[in-house]
Amino acid sequence: MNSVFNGGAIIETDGLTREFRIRDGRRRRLLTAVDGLTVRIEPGAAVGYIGANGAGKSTTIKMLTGILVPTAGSVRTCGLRPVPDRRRLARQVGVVFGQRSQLWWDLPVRESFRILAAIHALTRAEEAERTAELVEQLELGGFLSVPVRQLSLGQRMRAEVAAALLHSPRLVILDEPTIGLDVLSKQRLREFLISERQLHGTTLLLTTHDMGDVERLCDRILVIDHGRLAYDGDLLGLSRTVGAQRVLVVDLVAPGPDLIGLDGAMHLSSEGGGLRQRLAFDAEQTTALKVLAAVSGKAEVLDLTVEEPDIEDVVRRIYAESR
Ligand SMILES: Nc1ncnc2c1ncn2[C@@H]1O[C@H](COP(=O)(O)OP(=O)(O)OP(=O)(O)O)[C@@H](O)[C@H]1O
Repeated sequence: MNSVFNGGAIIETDGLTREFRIRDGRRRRLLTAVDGLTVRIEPGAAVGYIGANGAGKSTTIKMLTGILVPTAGSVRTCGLRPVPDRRRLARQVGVVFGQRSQLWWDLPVRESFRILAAIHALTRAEEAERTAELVEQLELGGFLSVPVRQLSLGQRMRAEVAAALLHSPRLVILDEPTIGLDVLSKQRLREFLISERQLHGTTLLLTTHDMGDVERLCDRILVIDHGRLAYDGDLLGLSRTVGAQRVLVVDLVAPGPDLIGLDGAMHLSSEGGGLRQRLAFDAEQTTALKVLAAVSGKAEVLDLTVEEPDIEDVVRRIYAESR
């Protein structure tokens, strides 16, 4: 089903830049949304593209998919030039926007799939085989004949993903795919993406604010800050680079005073009159076990969990360091 793609990088950009002319009060000025981005992504990779609001993620995706023309630099997606080769590129790329639907609102899900199969010129056999595979893996069977507007968010997102992947694209770009989903729907979607990658060698590029998406799906992370690449590496390296804080949450046997002044930990908050307390610590400087030992010296601990660094926190720290 895939069109032949002759090796090489799936995404390759060199000094990719996009400026916008914007109005700043009465004056007009140039805003550089993406600033000299140079990256190479190999087939089969799973890459998280993260950054604060307005960092330049959507603008990059638009240039990768041929929706926006770069103002400088070069870009190749699946070996093609996104703008002039946009139609050929559409056969190789699937895009999922968490906030926007690509399905026909009033039509049953099955009909949307039929239209998309026709657009991508799948044969009857290809269409039937791929639809069956996606229906099974994404558990769509229960609502194939339901109009899209009647679906729950979790059902709709699964249908969106199936629609974007119906033509077995080599590259799937997902923009906030799990936003607003409940835990179970998130898990199902992630499991599907993992298996799709394993089975078909699909390359994934996703933007997300959800640390769980990054942890479970991505083996490489690109951080963009004010249009510039601020980090390129794995999650462990990212946490190390920024020395992100982790949080130990302790449930005490009895309510108690705030646990302040502990070695290597900072009291963040208390609930239930001090029954549950949250303590931040720097994983570079100490360990959860040491913090726990310090807590045990002051109060009896019933239960505990360690919260991983919040992705926003990680990104904020990167920004602080890059200034
Ligand atoms: N068409 C446009 N005209 C003018 N400025 C734009 C345009 N599109 C984007 N921008 C600006 O470019 C910058 C980058 O925006 P972009 O949407 O790429 O960020 P983002 O990282 O995707 O943010 P978010 O997470 O909020 O979607 C922002 O300052 C934005 O206001």
